[in-house]
Amino acid sequence: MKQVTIQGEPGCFHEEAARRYFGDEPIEIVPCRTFEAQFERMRHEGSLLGIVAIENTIAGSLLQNHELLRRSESQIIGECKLRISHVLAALPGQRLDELSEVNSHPIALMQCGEFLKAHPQLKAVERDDTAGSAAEIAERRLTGHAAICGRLAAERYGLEILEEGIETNKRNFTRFLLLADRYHADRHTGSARADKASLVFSLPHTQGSLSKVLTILSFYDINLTKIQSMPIIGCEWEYRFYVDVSFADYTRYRQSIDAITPLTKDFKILGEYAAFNE
Ligand SMILES: O=C(O)C(=O)C[C@]1(C(=O)O)C=C[C@@H](O)C=C1
Repeated sequence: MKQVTIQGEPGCFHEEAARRYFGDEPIEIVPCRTFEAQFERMRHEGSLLGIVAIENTIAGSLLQNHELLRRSESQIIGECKLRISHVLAALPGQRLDELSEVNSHPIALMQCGEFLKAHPQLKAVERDDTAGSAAEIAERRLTGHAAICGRLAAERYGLEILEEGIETNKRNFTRFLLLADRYHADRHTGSARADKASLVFSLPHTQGSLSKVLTILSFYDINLTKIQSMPIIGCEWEYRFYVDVSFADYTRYRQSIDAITPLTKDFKILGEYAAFNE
């Protein structure tokens, strides 16, 4: 059975994403406390897979995960997009006006910014993950606390749902990446046809250096689906570009890679995989 590492406790959105990705195929979930711990675990055990959130439609990119991925030996072998809906859950019998603190993953708190603004009596306190917040309230019988988590997590840990759908915008989706060790990746990709890729590179500080790369991609009919820049630590005002592309013709995509590589520095393909279309 495939073993899939996640950041968070059972019942968190990473578990939901892993189960959605694998559908009917049974998998074993391996919970890790932090994203760093997850990458470390994958580094030591080459056969482990990982599901990692990379961007959210309200909170934006999970910047640290771009860097963790770039520095790792992991390769992206798939992606999955999940509609994220949050509930406010507390110990059974607690009323909303009895609560003073709300616990959750920082990204989940960001997704519920409007709800938190409308309830200033609730102090938002960051925890490792959504399900872990629910578990802690249940195990330690924490009155006055609520968790922001998914319905599944609230039910799993026996909490009562006080409010539903508290995300700021109903179009709240998180995109997750499926990762495998570079040297074990082939074993997992099967016959899935790659029509998407994630790249990372830096550019010289010369006029039009990014524009040249983008023009070449356009020439080869490569569709840019995301671009994220990140400062290069220790090199003031220099940036790394994380670029996702989709394409219909794999050969033309490879030609575009050959054409842009000499214009960039530290070029790395983080993965070639099948786009998630639902
Ligand atoms: O805490 C969880 O349930 C998670 O899986 C973490 C996480 C994240 O890292 O973005 C996953 C998806 C949601 O966007 C909110 C939180």
